[in-house]
Amino acid sequence: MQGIWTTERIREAEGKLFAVTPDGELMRRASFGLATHLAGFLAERTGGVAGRRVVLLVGSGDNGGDALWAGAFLRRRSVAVTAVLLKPEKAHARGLAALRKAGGRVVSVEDSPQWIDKADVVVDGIVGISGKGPLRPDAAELIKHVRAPIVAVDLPSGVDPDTGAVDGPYVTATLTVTFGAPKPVHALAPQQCGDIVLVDIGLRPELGEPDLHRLELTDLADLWPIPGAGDDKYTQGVVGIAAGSATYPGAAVLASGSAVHATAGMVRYAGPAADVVRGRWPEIVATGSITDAGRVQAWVVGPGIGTGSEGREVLRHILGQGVPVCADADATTIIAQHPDVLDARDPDTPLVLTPHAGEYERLMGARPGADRVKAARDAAKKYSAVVLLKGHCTVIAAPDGRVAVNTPRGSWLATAGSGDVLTGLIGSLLAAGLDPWLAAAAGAQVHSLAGALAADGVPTSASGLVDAIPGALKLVRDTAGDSGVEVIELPVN
Ligand SMILES: NC(=O)C1=CN([C@@H]2O[C@H](COP(=O)(O)OP(=O)(O)OC[C@H]3O[C@@H](n4cnc5c(N)ncnc54)[C@H](O)[C@@H]3O)[C@@H](O)[C@H]2O)[C@@H](O)CC1
Ligand SMILES: [K+]
Repeated sequence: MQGIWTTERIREAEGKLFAVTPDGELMRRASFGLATHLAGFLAERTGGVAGRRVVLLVGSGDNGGDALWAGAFLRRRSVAVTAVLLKPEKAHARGLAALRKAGGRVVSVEDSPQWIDKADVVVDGIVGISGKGPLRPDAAELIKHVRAPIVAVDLPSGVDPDTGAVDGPYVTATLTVTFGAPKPVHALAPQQCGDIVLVDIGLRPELGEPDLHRLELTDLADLWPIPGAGDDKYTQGVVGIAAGSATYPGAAVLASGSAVHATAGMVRYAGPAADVVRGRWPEIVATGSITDAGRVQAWVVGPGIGTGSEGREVLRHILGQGVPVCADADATTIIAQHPDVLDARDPDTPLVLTPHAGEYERLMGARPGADRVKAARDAAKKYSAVVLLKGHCTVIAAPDGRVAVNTPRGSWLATAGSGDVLTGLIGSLLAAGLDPWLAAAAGAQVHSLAGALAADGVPTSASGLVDAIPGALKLVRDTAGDSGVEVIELPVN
């Protein structure tokens, strides 16, 4: 798992490291790494380094200092470096002196357009982890006219370092070079960060436990249930699906199909779409009524069941079964409108809620707001449930405070029925006995992998997502190196 640390924790760790490192050493490490990546970026983009033109946008803090020092390093490779000082009186003094000594040019904001126009790369050293709020008007005006690709120092300025939220003008980078450890912005604002590289400045030993997590493909490979020699269809976990209606059987077909593809365990369906589900997925044991569904190890409930009294009774029945439940869509709305349905639940039995922003508002009485991590944590606490807050980046919080972030590859999952597929994946993992937080995080990640595979650069549908699940799982297992199949390149956009 990849760890992510808030800026407060980064600062604490930097403080400890400062105390035992020679003055200026951390910035030297950071800026040397930055210069190395800038040279690589120039070479990749323009076919060379010497003679290329780099413009540094320099703010008032150490982020600007990193940019100035990197500029001085690039001068050694004969790059033409021009620094634009947004606050000349506050620019990092030693970095500025180093750049001047190395032959860098320093210009005012007024004189900068002619240099910015001719730049091969623009470096955003406006603000780093102390940044608050959007770009100020002077910086916003400059950024508006940049045509060259932007490399952000530590993070794209104007984007909140801890929430990834934007509230006004911001930088959209092609590459972000960050230092020491990933920060929340890198997981939560992928569109503004572009590609991300991490420069090691020796911070990791001082950091302690991460605040947020991101599952890597190797984690998925480790935790995804794969049948062993002693397994049969029951021991791998039977998942029950209560979804869809006679008039709208789509949700039932999608959630059930997703569960069929997710693990080799058995899938049961209970509800008014039994005939349609059986017709589409003959391997599913389908029945019309929840009361004769048979034994399952976990339930998926909600998509398309309606929010009336019938749906309510189905949800109440399922919550009372003493097995893990993934409650989605209409089930979320029912819980929000009739919280008493939760009385049927043994609080120790895992529950996963998967709201989008509108459902979240129903559950919590307010929109998630800019701090989506906090929003998910608050809901997880209130409902003693794992809460998977949908959005471009999905945030998964457990009641004990653990949070995972799933950073998507493109926006392909914004398609009708996509949520039904996700809930089927999570339900199967719950039935296999996974920790509910891991089940939700792993489900979300395979869901987005399937989205990228299914889309392959063009729009996809929820049915396409279901069909892509085996390919996504194959990719995951190939990463662990145990299936002997060549790893394929994943399309990003
Ligand atoms: N502390 C360390 O050990 C290291 C810090 N490094 C760099 O230092 C950065 C942090 O530097 P600082 O804490 O000096 O602060 P920043 O450079 O992030 O910000 C400087 C100042 O800008 C002002 N500001 C805040 N929001 C603004 C906005 N939207 N527009 C304009 N000005 C704004 C604030 O007064 C803030 O203190 C990191 O992001 C990283 O780039 C690296 O050199 C690695 C080592
Ligand atoms: K920056």
